[in-house]
Amino acid sequence: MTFIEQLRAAERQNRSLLCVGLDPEPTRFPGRLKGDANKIYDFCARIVDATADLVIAFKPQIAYFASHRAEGQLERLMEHIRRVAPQVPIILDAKRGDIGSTAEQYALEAFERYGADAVTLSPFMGFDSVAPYLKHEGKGAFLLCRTSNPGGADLQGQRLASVEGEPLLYEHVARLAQGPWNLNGQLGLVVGATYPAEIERVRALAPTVPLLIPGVGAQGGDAVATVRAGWREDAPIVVNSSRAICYASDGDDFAEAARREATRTRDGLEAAKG
Ligand SMILES: O=c1ccn([C@@H]2O[C@H](COP(=O)(O)O)[C@@H](O)[C@H]2O)c(=O)[nH]1
Repeated sequence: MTFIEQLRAAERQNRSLLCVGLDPEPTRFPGRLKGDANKIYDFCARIVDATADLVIAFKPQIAYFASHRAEGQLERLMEHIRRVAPQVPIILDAKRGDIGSTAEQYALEAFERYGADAVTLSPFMGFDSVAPYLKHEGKGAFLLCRTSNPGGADLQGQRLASVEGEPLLYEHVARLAQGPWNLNGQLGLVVGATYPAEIERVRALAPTVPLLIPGVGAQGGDAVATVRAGWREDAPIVVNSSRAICYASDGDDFAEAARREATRTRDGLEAAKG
């Protein structure tokens, strides 16, 4: 099954557009786990077990593992997700972007070492920095397009006078991902829930690619506006929430609280489909 087919199947099976982001920060761990970087796997596995039937995808953010020398725990976590939720695709949020020879290594890291189904990439270095990921048949790659952070517009909102129609940079990325760069239908785009008007614009320019949409929950993005702007029957959207779910409680009931928050968010997204 390709990544896109996996997304469609998980959306159908779990009736969900929600992606639970796994951003383990030991200082925020609840109860007895607090402050212990050796418990990253245990913490994340509990969140996964509590939410696996509620999600379209999981998204571990690699920095939260690497900064604690916890890559081994990430490997175990990926295996755990495969075991308990084989129907749920995993997006490794790594935001890589480098020359082709190095990109080949990053692609091996994401798809072979960690066994991810998709990865996030910066398109800033151009097509030859993206192409090595596309050689991995059936895998997905989400290009940063209009990110959720306030500074995203510093570059992404610049007008490209040298390109026909003088699009903004993020609009140009959307067109490339829908068209000439999307050789085998593996590309998607990252667009922040904090900017629903831009989600709508990206959807108009890239009507069929999947959108990864972070920014609901802790960043305050509007879930209803997000779905209305981006969701189409035939083009999956993957709406990510990390901290609001992982840290829904700072007590030993954190997994139950994560499930409650994930259910509430999932149901809100479903209702917004109209
Ligand atoms: O534009 C972007 C791209 C990626 N992210 C990542 O998503 C999560 C968001 O976490 P929350 O706790 O739900 O705010 C995090 O891993 C970011 O690195 C993003 O926020 N915006």
